Amino acid sequence: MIILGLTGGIATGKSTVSSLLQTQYPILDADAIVHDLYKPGRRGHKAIVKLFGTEILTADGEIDRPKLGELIFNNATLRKKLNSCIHRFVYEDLIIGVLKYYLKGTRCVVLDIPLLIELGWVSRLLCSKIACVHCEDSLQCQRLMARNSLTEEQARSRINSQLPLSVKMSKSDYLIDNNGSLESTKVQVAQLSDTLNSSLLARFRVLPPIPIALILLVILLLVVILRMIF
Ligand SMILES: CC(C)(COP(=O)(O)OP(=O)(O)OC[C@H]1O[C@@H](n2cnc3c(N)ncnc32)[C@H](O)[C@@H]1O)[C@@H](O)C(=O)NCCC(=O)NCCS
Ligand SMILES: Nc1ncnc2c1ncn2[C@@H]1O[C@H](COP(=O)(O)OP(=O)(O)OP(=O)(O)O)[C@@H](O)[C@H]1O
Repeated sequence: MIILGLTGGIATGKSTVSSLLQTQYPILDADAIVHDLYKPGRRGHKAIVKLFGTEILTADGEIDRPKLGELIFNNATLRKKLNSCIHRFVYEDLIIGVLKYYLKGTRCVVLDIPLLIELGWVSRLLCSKIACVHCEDSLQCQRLMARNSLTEEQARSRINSQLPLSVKMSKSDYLIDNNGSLESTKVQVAQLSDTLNSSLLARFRVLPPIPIALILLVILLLVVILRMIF
């Protein structure tokens, strides 16, 4: 099974690319997992209320994500606290998701994880290949401001809360340039799919059951290691 990690900077176009890849491969989206964990009654919701108090809830009892965003993107200490309590849930759900697809016989799955490179060497344990979606800094800022109705200052503090995009790009196997039109991004995504599909064909020819058993063992070890880290 190929596990493609899809990453990039905030608002560089990961969701745009994952919606194109979705026609061919299942996607596990870390942001969607977080939103799901924040539903009332779920462990993410409980953890956030414990950390930030009931003031972080809307009148309906939902986590107020814009309010939480304002807090954590402007305060590195709070962000660290939030990350250390939510990320382990996210990675547990991601690993369970991958295992489910593996057992179903899926041959390639995409993990859309904004903070993948921030995981350091763990990113290489989790993913066979990493693709980074990038665009120019000024375009990233403009797109973020437009999409989230933010001022330039607010957008900048969100961009600066992540590793520099140049670092994410240098640690990735494939780069998707999203500076141009959607059409030009589509062409690059199609090329990436071709590369993945031919690599899948090659693997299928050489992957007898023993390596498959070894891969399962590595995934199990990964779960244990992640539990020890987070
Ligand atoms: C801050 C929150 C409330 C903002 O929610 P909102 O719905 O407005 O945005 P969304 O969840 O879609 O995230 C948008 C983007 O913000 C960036 N981002 C989110 N959390 C973080 C973080 N802790 N550090 C740096 N960047 C982040 C990512 O690029 C992400 O794609 C939410 O993202 C959150 O709870 N984040 C903490 C968990 C986390 O790290 N998620 C990232 C995936 S693991
Ligand atoms: N090639 C493009 N041309 C014009 N606009 C684009 C292009 N790609 C993405 N956008 C727009 O830029 C914004 C950010 O894109 P997208 O939501 O895909 O980024 P993201 O990396 O998934 O963001 P986040 O990190 O917040 O999850 C969106 O409003 C999207 O419509």
